[in-house]
Amino acid sequence: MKLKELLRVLPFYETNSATIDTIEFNNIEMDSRKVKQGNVFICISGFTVDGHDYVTEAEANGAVAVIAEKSISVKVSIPIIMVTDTNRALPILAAKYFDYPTAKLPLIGVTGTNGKTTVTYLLEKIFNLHKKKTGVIGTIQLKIGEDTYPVANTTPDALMLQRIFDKMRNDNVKQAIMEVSSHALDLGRVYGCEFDIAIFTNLSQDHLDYHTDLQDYLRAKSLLFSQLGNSYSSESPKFAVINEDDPSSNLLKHSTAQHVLTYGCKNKANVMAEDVRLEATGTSFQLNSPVGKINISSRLIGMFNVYNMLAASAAAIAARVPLPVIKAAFENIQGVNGRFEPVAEGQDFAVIVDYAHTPDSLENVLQTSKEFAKEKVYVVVGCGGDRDRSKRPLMATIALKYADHALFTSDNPRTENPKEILDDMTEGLDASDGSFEVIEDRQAAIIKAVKYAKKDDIILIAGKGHETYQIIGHTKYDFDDREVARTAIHAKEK
Ligand SMILES: CC(=O)N[C@H]1[C@@H](OP(=O)(O)OP(=O)(O)OC[C@H]2O[C@@H](n3ccc(=O)[nH]c3=O)[C@H](O)[C@@H]2O)O[C@H](CO)[C@@H](O)[C@@H]1O[C@H](C)C(=O)N[C@@H](C)C(=O)N[C@H](CCC(=O)O)C(=O)O
Ligand SMILES: Nc1ncnc2c1ncn2[C@@H]1O[C@H](COP(=O)(O)OP(=O)(O)OP(=O)(O)O)[C@@H](O)[C@H]1O
Ligand SMILES: N[C@H](CCC[C@H](N)C(=O)O)C(=O)O
Ligand SMILES: [Mg+2]
Repeated sequence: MKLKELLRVLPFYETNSATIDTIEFNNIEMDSRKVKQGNVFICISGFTVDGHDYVTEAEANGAVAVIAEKSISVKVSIPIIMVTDTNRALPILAAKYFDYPTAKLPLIGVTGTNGKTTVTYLLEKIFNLHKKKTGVIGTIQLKIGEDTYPVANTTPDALMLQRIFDKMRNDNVKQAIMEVSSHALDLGRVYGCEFDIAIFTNLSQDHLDYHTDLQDYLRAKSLLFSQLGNSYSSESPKFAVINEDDPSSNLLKHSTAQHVLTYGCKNKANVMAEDVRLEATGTSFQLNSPVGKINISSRLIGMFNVYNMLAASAAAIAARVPLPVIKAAFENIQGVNGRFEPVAEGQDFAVIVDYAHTPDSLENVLQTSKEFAKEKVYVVVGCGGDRDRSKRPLMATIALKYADHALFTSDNPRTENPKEILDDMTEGLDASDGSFEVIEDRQAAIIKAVKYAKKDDIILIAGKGHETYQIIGHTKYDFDDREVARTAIHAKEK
C-alpha cells in the first residue's frame, strides 16, 4: 500500500519529508522488536516505556517511515510523520490498512466485571449450533473455529485487534465475539471496531488500581454502548443488551442511541428467567422473550450462570437465532474452562476450581457452594499482586462469611511481596470472624485443604481458573490448580 493512501484517513499530519508520496509499505507495527523490512513504525507512549525511544531500532529492522506524536531525539533517515495523538491514530490507521474488517463481520462485544468469558463461550456454542463459524477473543485465548492462539490481554491492542479481525474474515468467520475490558475501552483499544451487539453483564468492585473510583470504572464500561453507532439500519440493527437487575442499567441504557434489549430475573425485562431451579447438578428455568417462551436446562451451576445464560440468549435473540438453537446450546455445553470446574478423581468430596478474583464473583461462587454443600466448605484463595489493593480485605471477609475454613494463599504476587498481600487480606480479621489460616505457598495450601476434606465436603480453589502459571516477580512459573489438586487427591488416597 502507498503510505500516502494510508495517511489520507488522518485529517491532519505534518512531515519532514517530501518523498512520502512515493513510499510503499507492507505493514504497520507498534513494537520496534517486531518491525520487518518495509513496515511503518508507530510510536506509542506506554505505561512502562516510550515507543519514541525505539525509532533507531525500528529503522535498523527495516521501517520505511515513523509515525510519532513527539519530536524524535535521535537522528533517523526515514521520514517522520507527526500526529497529535498516536494512540488515537493507531486504530484509524489499522482499520484502514486492514480494510475495515469489522464492517462486514458481525461483532458482539461483552463488557462487565464478571461473566464476560462465560458469556462469550455460551455465544460460541449457540452460533456454532446455528452453523456459523465463530471467532472468540478473550481472557483464555483467541479462538478461530477450533484453532486456538495464546493472548497477553483479555482485549488486545487496536493494531492486533484489526489484524485478528482481518484473519477472521479471511478464515471465513461468520460471527466474532469478544470480551471488552474496561482498560481496553479507556485506552481506546476498540476504537475502529464496529459492534453490532454490546452486552453488559454486571458492575461491582474491581480494578480500582486503574480507575479512580467505581464511577470512573462505569464510565469506561459505558463507552462500549456509546460506540454502538448512530445510524439505524433495518438490515443489521444494533442492540445494547443490558442486565436490568444491575443498578448501572439505567446509565448504560442512556449511553446508546440504539435498540435496547434488557434481561433479568427480578425487574421487568424483555428477556426473563422464571421458575428458576438451582441444583447441585445443574440449572433449569423458563426463558420468556419477545419471540416466545422455552424451557432451558443446563449443567451450569448457580444463579450467576442464569444471568450469563440470559445475557447470551438476549444477544442471540437480537441476532435472530431461533429459540430451539439456544436451548440446545445450553443443554450441550459442558462448562467453561476454569469456571466452576470440578476436579473429579473418584474422591468422596468435591473439588471445584474457579476464576473468582473479585469480591462479587467470590461471593457468588461461595454462596452457590454453600447452598449445595452437605458438609463443610473450604476455600483456598489469594489476591493478585500489582492489582486493586482495596479488594483484598473484602475478599477475605467474604471467604470467612461463607466458608467453614479459609486457606489464604498466593495468587500471582507479581512484583509485590506475597506476605504483604496476605497481610492486606487478613489485617482486620481475628478468630471471631471465622476460621482461617495463611499458607503463602499455593501448592501447600491446596494439599492441606485436600488433607482436611472429608466425605461430602466441598473445596473451592478460587482465583486462577484456567491459568496454568503463577507469576512471581516478572517470571511465569508452571502452575495449574487442577493438576495440583489432582496430585493431592491421589496422594491422600495412598
Ligand atoms: C496497563 C496496560 O494496559 N498495559 C498495556 C500496555 O503496556 P505498556 O503501556 O506498559 O507498554 P510499554 O511496554 O510501555 O510499551 C509502549 C510502546 O513501546 C513499544 N516498545 C516497547 C519496547 C521495545 O523494545 N520497543 C517498542 O517499540 C511497545 O510495543 C508499545 O507500543 O500495552 C501493552 C501492549 O498492548 C499491553 O499488553 C499492556 O497490558 C498489560 C500486559 C496489562 O497487564 N494490562 C492489564 C491491566 C489489562 O489491560 N487488563 C485487561 C483485563 C482486565 C480484566 O480482567 O477485566 C485486558 O484487557 O487485558
Ligand atoms: N454473571 C456473573 N456474576 C457474578 N459472578 C460471576 C458471573 N459469571 C461468572 N462469575 C464468577 O466470576 C468468575 C469469572 O467469570 P468469567 O471469567 O466469565 O468473567 P470475566 O468477566 O471474563 O472475568 P475477567 O474480567 O477476569 O476476564 C467465575 O469464575 C465465577 O466465579
Ligand atoms: N484480568 C485479571 C485477572 C486476575 C486473575 C488473578 N489470578 C490475578 O492474577 O489477580 C487481572 O489481570 O486483574
Ligand atoms: Mg474474562
